Amino acid sequence: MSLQLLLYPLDKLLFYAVNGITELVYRFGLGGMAQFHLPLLHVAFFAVCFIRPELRDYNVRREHIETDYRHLRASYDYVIVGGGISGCLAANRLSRHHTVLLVHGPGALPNIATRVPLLNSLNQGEASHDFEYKAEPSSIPLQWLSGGITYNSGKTLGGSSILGALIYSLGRKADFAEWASTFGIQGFDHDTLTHYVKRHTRGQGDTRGLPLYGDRGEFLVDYSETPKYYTKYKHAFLKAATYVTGTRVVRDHNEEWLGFGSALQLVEKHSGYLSSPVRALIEGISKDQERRGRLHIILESMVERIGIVRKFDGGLAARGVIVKMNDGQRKYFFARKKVVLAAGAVRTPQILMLSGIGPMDELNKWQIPVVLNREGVGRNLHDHYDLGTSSVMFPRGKGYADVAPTELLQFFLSSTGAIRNSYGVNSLGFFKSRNISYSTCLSQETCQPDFEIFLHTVSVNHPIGGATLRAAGIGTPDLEKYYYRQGGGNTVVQKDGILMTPTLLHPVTRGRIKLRDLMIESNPRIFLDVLDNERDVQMAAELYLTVRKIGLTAFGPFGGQWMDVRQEGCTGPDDSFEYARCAVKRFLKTAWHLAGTARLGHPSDPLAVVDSNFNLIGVENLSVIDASIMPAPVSGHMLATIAAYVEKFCDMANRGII
Ligand SMILES: Cc1cc2nc3c(=O)[nH]c(=O)nc-3n(C[C@H](O)[C@H](O)[C@H](O)COP(=O)(O)OP(=O)(O)OC[C@H]3O[C@@H](n4cnc5c(N)ncnc54)[C@H](O)[C@@H]3O)c2cc1C
Repeated sequence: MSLQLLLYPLDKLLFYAVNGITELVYRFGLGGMAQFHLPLLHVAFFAVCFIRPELRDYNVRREHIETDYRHLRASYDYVIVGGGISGCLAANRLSRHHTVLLVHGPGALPNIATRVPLLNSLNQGEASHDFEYKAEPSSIPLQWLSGGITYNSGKTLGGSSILGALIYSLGRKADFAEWASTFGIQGFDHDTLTHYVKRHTRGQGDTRGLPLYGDRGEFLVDYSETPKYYTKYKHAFLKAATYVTGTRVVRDHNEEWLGFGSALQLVEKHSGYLSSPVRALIEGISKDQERRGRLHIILESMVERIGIVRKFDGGLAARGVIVKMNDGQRKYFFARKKVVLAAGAVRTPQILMLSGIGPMDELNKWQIPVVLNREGVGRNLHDHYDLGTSSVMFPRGKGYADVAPTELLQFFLSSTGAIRNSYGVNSLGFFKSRNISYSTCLSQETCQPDFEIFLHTVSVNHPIGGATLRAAGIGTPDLEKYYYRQGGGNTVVQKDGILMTPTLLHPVTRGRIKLRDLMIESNPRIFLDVLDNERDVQMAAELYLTVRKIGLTAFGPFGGQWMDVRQEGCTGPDDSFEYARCAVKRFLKTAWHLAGTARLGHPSDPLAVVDSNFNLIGVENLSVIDASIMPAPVSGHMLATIAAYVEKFCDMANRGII
């Protein structure tokens, strides 16, 4: 009998206890998830380090990161605004040859949960780590989400990468071909970006030698782990998914444009810790005194405005930034070469507009003196969408598909097991729509995958799965209504489940960021009317029916049942297109991939904001390098594409080309 089975009763007991406490925390508002669990984690890690010294630096130390204010200078070669993946990577690369100031926003430092893959989702919904943007009401009633969509977005150093699953997947050839042909962008082709991904990545174990990754970069890439008890489910999923979608099993979802296989994440093999931008790029150089002399970092402070001057020849140039320091003082820092905006897709347009660069209607509304009319600022907001939680549930105790507390013990002892998978993501795959009118080409040079599906090793009935959904705006009453208490009042903890996340990769809806007021601290307003067009609704319905079919084909033989309750007001049989078209509007949620609000484009394009050399069109010495420059969604995740083009930007800057 395996140890796992012997520990099963203990596991279940602990599972009920953890879940019960989590419920209490939420129901009675006893504080956020992370505040509650973090002290316990600290004690546990402190103890474990005696036997596993490689886990020792489980905490980010402020003194290793922040520059003593007395050493700050008045001017730097580059001033970087925002320390998400784009800002951290640029700070690391540019400080090799230049003096750099990284001004990082309001969030606290990353905490211990951001080290341990499965636990980093605990920071979602924490005010110290998450901006928690609330979308403006949609014209489509998304009834699943009690208060509209919540766009979780990282506030702390590391930005959204600190909240994210760190799945590393570059956009496809056809995505970048579209950027070139539709938007007139030069030098962002797949081969160029692959070349740059190799610079900052390193394969480990089985991922060594995969074509996308390098062998000396700071980001460590690894396959997600499949716990022993989960192997049968993974195999069943891969078999059913490839059968239903007409694809095949692949070894790397970056290498093949269609197909299903193990997920690739940024995680260190030896420690099991996430290889996050802060750890890999900032802490990685924190002990290098020479580098720290060139790279200065200010934490918990916000850039309020960019200082822009009119030159003698009439042109505009950025000269520096005004920073609201965390002690309330305002300081001006000069940038000798460039101000580099990396504040993310929501805040970068906010800073631009507050600095007088943006669409006339918005600047006039707030009586902001117009420095430059750029209509594209804040427009073209795009995202990927998940269809809520598509799950298969097993009768009580049968599947044992949840992560049990003894997994934490396994992680402590060997850094293996289900805890090593961020968001519990185990496998994933990309495939095309079968709807011929939406998807007519078959060559990867010219067409993109339409859909993605993940298989997770945690389900919604797990404290972590449930916490993620709550943070995304799905309230406890909704969870209870749709999942926890269906099937004769069974509560959540009485069933095991498997969660799949189906994602719509190319919704055509575009939204807009607008100012809420003139305060930099205020969350801007997000207008994104999801599913406001027939094409997206049809695609979402097809995706819903496909994931349902995959779930039942894969897990039906184990006794699994599709768990979504029938949506009120929808007609037609559960597996019909008629029903799916109606049901998808109830449980659509963000995949947290907001982008596009200061998009790349040809300077002659009135809605372009940034040119192919990352320069803000019409203002010298000002560049934008974060998610906001992506002109259209990619058929993959965000980090790899963002990091690839930031690497390109820094390469050009370090070689003096821009
Ligand atoms: C829950 C979640 C899961 C995700 N999972 C994945 C995944 O698995 N794989 C993947 O590839 N992508 C994932 N993403 C998306 C990805 O994390 C983001 O697209 C990416 O991190 C964006 O990086 P960025 O540098 O553009 O901006 P951000 O990460 O938004 O960073 C911007 C930073 O700038 C700071 N800032 C803002 N305003 C100011 C100011 N005025 N002054 C100074 N600083 C400021 C902010 O505090 C923030 O830290 C996920 C995102 C979320 C939220």
